[in-house]
Amino acid sequence: MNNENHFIICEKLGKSYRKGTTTVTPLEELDLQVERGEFLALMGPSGSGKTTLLNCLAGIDRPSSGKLFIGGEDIAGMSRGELTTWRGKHCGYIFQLYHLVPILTAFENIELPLLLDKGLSKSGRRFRVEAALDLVDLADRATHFPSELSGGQEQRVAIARAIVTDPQLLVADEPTGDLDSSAAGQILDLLQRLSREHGKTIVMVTHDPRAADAADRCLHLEKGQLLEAHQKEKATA
Ligand SMILES: Nc1ncnc2c1ncn2[C@@H]1O[C@H](COP(=O)(O)OP(=O)(O)OP(=O)(O)O)[C@@H](O)[C@H]1O
Repeated sequence: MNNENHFIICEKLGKSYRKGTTTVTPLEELDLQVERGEFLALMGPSGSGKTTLLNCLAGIDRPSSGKLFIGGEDIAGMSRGELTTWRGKHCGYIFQLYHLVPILTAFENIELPLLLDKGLSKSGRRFRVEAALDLVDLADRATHFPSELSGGQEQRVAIARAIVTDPQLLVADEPTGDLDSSAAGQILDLLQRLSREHGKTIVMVTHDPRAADAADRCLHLEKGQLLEAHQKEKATA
């Protein structure tokens, strides 16, 4: 597992769930390699295992079989506690419906993941939150509550919250699914920038062909199998 370019390596990755007396296996012997800094889109019919794969990559779910290495670390071999620590440092999760805390301001929402780092001072947190707000172009909305923001602005706050700990990996589950075309375009531009200019590796689930087109590569997941849909020449910053 020493290929520097392959930030994510899945080998025969499997995930099964018990449902009463039956077993559901959304991922079976899945092989996938993602380069460091690559922006990858995942498409596929409902129930094909896209979110299951995303949750394995994010360390939320533990694979049932196979190997999973991210940034050289053996994710499949970690305990739940080790996964939680790993996720806090190395992975940011972006949801379709933002999942912001309604009673906190944009600044306070973005600051939340930093509160877990007891070694970080208040001024250190402020510096990082302000940098994240600048990056998503919302410095003038720091004191606004989610109800005072548009959907696109809420998603940009959620992206700032995902990147404030400076993780290498971002996973996004239909990040433009609830947005109009113009706001969706801004989110896709931002994700492209995070990959091309900041070197983030991004894995995004989407049903939207335009969103998939913004990525460097698109894969289709069908019954646990990955099929390559398109690959673009990677643009440099
Ligand atoms: N925690 C769980 N317990 C039991 N079954 C689960 C669990 N999570 C997912 N599944 C099952 O695994 C299969 C894949 O689900 P998953 O959410 O990964 O699909 P998806 O491709 O993301 O679908 P959608 O596009 O509808 O979100 C489904 O049959 C689902 O019911």
